[in-house]
Amino acid sequence: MLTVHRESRRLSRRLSFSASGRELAPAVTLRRTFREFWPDTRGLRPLFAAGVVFAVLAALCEVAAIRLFGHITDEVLTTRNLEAFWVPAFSWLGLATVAGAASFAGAYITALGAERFLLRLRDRVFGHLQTLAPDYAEKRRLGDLMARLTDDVEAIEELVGSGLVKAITTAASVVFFAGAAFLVRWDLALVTLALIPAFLVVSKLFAARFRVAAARERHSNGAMNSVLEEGLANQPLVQAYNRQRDEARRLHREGRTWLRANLSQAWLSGLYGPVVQVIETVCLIIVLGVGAWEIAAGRLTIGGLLAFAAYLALLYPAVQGLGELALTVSEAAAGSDRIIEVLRARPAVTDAPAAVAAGQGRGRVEFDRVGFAYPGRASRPALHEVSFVAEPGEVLVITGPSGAGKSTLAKLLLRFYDPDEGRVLLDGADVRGLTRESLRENVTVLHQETMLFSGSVRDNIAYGRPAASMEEIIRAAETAGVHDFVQDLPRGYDTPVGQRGRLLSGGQRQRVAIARAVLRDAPVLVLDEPMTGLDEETAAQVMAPLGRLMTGRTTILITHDLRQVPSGARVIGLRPVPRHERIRLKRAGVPRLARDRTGAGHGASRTGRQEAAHAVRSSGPVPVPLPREPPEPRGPREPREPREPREPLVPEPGGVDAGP
Ligand SMILES: Nc1ncnc2c1ncn2[C@@H]1O[C@H](COP(=O)(O)OP(=O)(O)OP(=O)(O)O)[C@@H](O)[C@H]1O
Repeated sequence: MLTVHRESRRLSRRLSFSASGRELAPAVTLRRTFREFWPDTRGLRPLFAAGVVFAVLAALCEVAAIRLFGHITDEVLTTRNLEAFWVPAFSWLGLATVAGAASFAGAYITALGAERFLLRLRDRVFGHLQTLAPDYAEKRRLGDLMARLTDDVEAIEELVGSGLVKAITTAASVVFFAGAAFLVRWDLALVTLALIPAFLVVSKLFAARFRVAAARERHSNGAMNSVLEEGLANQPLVQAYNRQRDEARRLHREGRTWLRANLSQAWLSGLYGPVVQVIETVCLIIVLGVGAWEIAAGRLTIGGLLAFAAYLALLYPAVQGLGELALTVSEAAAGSDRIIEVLRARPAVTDAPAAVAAGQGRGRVEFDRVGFAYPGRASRPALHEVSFVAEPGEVLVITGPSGAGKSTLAKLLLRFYDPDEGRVLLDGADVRGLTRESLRENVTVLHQETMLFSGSVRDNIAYGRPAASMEEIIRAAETAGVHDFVQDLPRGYDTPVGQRGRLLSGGQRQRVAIARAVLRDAPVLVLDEPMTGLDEETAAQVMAPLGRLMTGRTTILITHDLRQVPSGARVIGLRPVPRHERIRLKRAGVPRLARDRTGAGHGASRTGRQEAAHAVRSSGPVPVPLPREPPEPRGPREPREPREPREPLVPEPGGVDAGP
């Protein structure tokens, strides 16, 4: 036994840490599973208790019915006395009716509690996932996360909800049927019950192996879902690159792993039945042999023997049911490992206990000597000593090469993460002192990749303000240039946009996102590469609505492309810290800088000591000239001549290189 357990633990560990099984969580005990999920049954426990009561009532009725059967055998069949038949016969019928009704009520009420528990559990896990920084889901395979939210959550329900009801009622049935058998002949019952431990030993042996097989099945199910999800979501890419066969092969590979895991489960559960049946048959043969002996000796009636055998016939499946429950528990525990792993993940940031609501701000954004490294990447900070100010209504352009940390600025402003050094301020208040909800009410981000849901155009525009009226939605759509093309859609604003808005063109998707931002009406706007993936002509169509959106808002425009810089905007450059420079600055004890670059302009970029000295001078809040007027909306642009490829972050004359 001990060896089996050790082996099972070893295998689980191996699965947990194998390269391909990264998402497989370490095993947790049953107790831990209950400690984690039992509180979620609050309010549903009366339903589970009622389920137990009805199931127990049904079992008691069966015990009584068998007793009547023995009575009929001895008093009616053996004595051929028909008079004595009717009363026990009708009583039997009455008992069968009550047992049927109780069994139905028990099953339905248990299902009622179980389904509600499932709903609650899924809501809890999904709700928790929503509190984690978006990177948590991005780093994982979506299909695997979805498998956790469906199959694994169901497995937990089968353990903590309906599984518990089943365990209690099966245990009660074992007690009743064994008790009734004892009442008929305690000595005979003792002989047969002595074989019950054999059932338990067999199920324990099987459960240990079943648990490993179940963990493997859970994991491969997640991997298979991931391939399906990725293959379907990226179908245009798959077909355009002629990778259909490769994707099918990938699915087949994962499917084969899943098949092997399922087959080993089927092998175990298929073998379990016959092994138990052999033990059961041994018991029955012993009972019949001893019973025949006792009848011949006149110490037992035929009715007594038949009733005894009938109790055993019900007792063994109940004992077997307990054993099977151990298999279900093993499977459920594998699922609960994976859910607990999700629930254990802590959000990168939470609201401070004394956090206050931000209110509708003016939109002054300040980064004050901000330093930040992503979790687990302390040696490669994404930002270091970055300082700049965006005044209310100003358009601040942040440019720089890929990987310089531009998008990271938006994540810090939204408080997906907190900086390791320095502060991010909104209207003078450190964002760590504001509630995240109120902070995010003040900031609208237009992401690099336009994010739409599969609802209608109207649903997508109103996403940030679900209570908005149709007039407000249309006004926002007009500002964003959506209204014109919506007229041509088959169902106007009610036209479904398809999965992730795929039924719209790239430019249309971007304009719907702009309308959503207009309707939200936040004082701070972050545009993260808003023209990515749009051709020159489409970009020009989006430019005018974007200009209208920016009007009167503090706008932080993140872009590689300085052609997109609106007139009157201030530009700062950001570049990643080269390794040698990081070491040099560290040795010199000189803080890394984000240098501000205004239209009034400094010269070209500096190097060496000059730059370090400048870094010291420019750390802290940077004086920024305020534009008197909000930036002019930009209309469609003239097509330009193709440009020479730019060096990353070449300072424009009169601009400022805000480098590390
Ligand atoms: N979730 C993450 N976990 C770990 N590192 C990350 C994460 N997101 C970004 N990084 C790293 O942080 C650095 C800055 O990334 P960021 O996305 O901010 O750059 P960027 O300037 O916006 O680049 P691009 O212009 O290509 O979008 C990069 O080195 C990147 O690899």
